[in-house]
Amino acid sequence: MRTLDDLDVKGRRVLVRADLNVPLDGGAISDDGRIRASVPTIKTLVGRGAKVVVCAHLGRPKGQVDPKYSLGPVAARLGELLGQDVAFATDVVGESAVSTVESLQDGQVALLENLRYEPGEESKDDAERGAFAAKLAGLAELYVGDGFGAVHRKHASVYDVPKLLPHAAGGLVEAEVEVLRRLTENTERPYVVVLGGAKVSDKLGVIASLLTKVDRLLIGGGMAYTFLKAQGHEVGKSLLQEDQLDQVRGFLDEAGRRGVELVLPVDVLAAVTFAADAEHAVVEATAIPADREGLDIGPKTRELFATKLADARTVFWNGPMGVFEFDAFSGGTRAVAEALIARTREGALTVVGGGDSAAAVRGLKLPEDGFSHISTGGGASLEYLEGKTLPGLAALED
Ligand SMILES: Nc1ncnc2c1ncn2[C@@H]1O[C@H](COP(=O)(O)OP(=O)(O)O)[C@@H](O)[C@H]1O
Ligand SMILES: O=C(OP(=O)(O)O)[C@H](O)COP(=O)(O)O
Repeated sequence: MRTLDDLDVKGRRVLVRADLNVPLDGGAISDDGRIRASVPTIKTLVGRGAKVVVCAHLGRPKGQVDPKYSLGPVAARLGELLGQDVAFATDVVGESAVSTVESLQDGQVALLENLRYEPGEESKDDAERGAFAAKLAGLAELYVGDGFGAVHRKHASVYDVPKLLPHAAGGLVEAEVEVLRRLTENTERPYVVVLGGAKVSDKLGVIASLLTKVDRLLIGGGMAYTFLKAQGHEVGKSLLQEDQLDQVRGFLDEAGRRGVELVLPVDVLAAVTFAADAEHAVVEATAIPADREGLDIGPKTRELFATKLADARTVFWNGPMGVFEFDAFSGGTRAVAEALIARTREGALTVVGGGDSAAAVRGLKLPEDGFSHISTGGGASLEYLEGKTLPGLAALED
């Protein structure tokens, strides 16, 4: 991959695809880790006299303008972190974007509105995506791919624009790929992957391939309930991917055949509703009451997972073990994080990936240097570990 050093950026408009998909709490940014991670590349370009046009997505507004997902607050925070104004375009490729970009002087920075307000960004139709990509590319002369958390998405800003402009990988993408490569080459064993979170349908797909690579797979968070249901247990109102039960039964069989330990929760915190102050109780994972939902792994599971991590030499963790944003349901995530921190101290390679997983580590005030690496990408890291060709990396290599 070409890097920033291969581009002559002085005086030129450079479109930087960043991942600024930060968690919001009532409209306020609750963790700015991804914005911070994007700063070094932008600063480098500013220092070299480029006109920097940053583009990014926030949430999943599905091709519709939805003020809840405006990047406005992110522009303000990016400006604070850069120590300079960030001009904010109130559309993606419309009049505001064009005039904002045209008025940039060398060393100035602009941020475009949420890419996912435009249906072309995520379209499966090559022509529709291509047409949007052409408009986006028209705003700049060069392209830098630095949104590691989105490189697994075949989206216009990630995959199509670099085909239209001279391009390079930014420093964040370079650094992330370097660490993940260490996880795939000469992996020290036992190799344990811990999966949780809420993007269940997205991430179930990686399991088939992980089963060929890992010694143990620990499943918690919202991911666990589809497995428990596939084993025939009642999961009440817990997060469930009904249409993937057969696939999950296949994983359970495959793990057995391969001798991979697939470890599921044995107890959970079952709440009457999805709320910070919800009444809840510890119940066996095989007996979740029909009117309750599992919002965290229980105390016996925390111990079990710690035991299964105790001899690991390589660990990758994506996805919180529970709804860590609510104090009452953050204990499982804390326990797994602490088990990884203990392994790091013993010299194991420990990587945490994902916007929310990284935010959880910081939000729970756990030491960031307790892990070998905290990646900005969850789904992206997992697909990299699968050995898949990631669209956003392939496009940068071409
Ligand atoms: N049991 C659960 N039920 C509902 N949501 C959950 C559960 N466990 C974890 N979550 C949610 O998962 C979200 C993070 O999932 P995900 O986006 O897949 O992780 P990451 O961003 O780290 O890749 C968090 O907002 C958390 O509240
Ligand atoms: O948050 C992200 O991924 P992650 O939750 O897997 O870390 C990225 O910004 C990608 O977002 P998407 O999963 O809506 O495409």
